[in-house]
Amino acid sequence: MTRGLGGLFRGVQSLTSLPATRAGLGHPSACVSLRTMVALPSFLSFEPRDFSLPNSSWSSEMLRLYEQYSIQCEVETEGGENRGGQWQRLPSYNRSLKYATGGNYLSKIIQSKARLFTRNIRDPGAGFEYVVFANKEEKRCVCIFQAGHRLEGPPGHVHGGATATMIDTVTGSLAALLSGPVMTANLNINYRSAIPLGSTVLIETSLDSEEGRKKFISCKVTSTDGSKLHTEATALFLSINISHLLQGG
Ligand SMILES: CCCCCCCC/C=C\CCCCCCCC(=O)SCCNC(=O)CCNC(=O)[C@H](O)C(C)(C)COP(=O)(O)OP(=O)(O)OC[C@H]1O[C@@H](n2cnc3c(N)ncnc32)[C@H](O)[C@@H]1OP(=O)(O)O
Repeated sequence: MTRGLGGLFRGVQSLTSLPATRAGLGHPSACVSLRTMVALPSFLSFEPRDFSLPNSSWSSEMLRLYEQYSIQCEVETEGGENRGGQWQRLPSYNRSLKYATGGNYLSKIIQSKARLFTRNIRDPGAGFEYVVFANKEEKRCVCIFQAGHRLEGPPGHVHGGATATMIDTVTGSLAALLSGPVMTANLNINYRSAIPLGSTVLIETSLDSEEGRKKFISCKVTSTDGSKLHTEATALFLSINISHLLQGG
């Protein structure tokens, strides 16, 4: 069992720390071909869909920012080494554990119908469109988020729970990237100005401090030019042994 859980842990970690590959980051022409690729029906594709890659629903602002961070990303060379910038794009799948390797416990999870909450709306652009870039050295992440029409709360604006979900996701991704499996223990949110539905915003998050198993992380949601503050948050994550989850949390 220990070996199985160890394999699962490594698999989960590899998902959170995959480097940006030579999938053409930083090359507009490659973005176009990727868009074509993700439009293929899933039964024709043997590759898991990486939801963090551009699709036809992305606004020009979303694509511009994606490009801006992509060119600062490390790339994998022919020899398999990572070279280049300090940033990495975090790939994102709708089943967190499906593509990890592991033992019996993992296969039970694979057989379930579980899907990652933020990636279970198939219609491009309808729900959570986002990509997270991480800077491990500076212990921070930036997420470019475009909120779709199925996330409405107040008329024409994003539901506060959807914003909380994204804050949890981005702060949680940073915590997991820095220390492996984590659970949110506390999330404290101040909503300052409503986010218009369909708009693109930046979710910036950074590590404030750490104490043993605890990671204190702060987060800010702003307009893409930084002039409007939409939301501020702080979060506490606790490192867990993955068996914590398998035993029912
Ligand atoms: C899991 C793997 C993830 C890896 C990444 C996968 C692939 C990535 C793919 C996609 C990325 C998307 C990322 C999404 C992220 C989403 C995350 C969530 O939404 S998680 C769901 C909501 N959270 C819960 O349901 C927690 C429920 N609570 C618990 O399970 C426990 O309470 C837990 C684990 C948080 C703590 O339990 P204890 O037994 O391990 O630890 P104790 O002894 O209670 O506390 C340890 C210390 O922490 C303090 N502490 C605990 N809770 C606190 C709190 N709420 N506020 C302040 N301090 C707290 C305590 O006072 C104690 O401090 P002293 O050591 O004495 O100094």
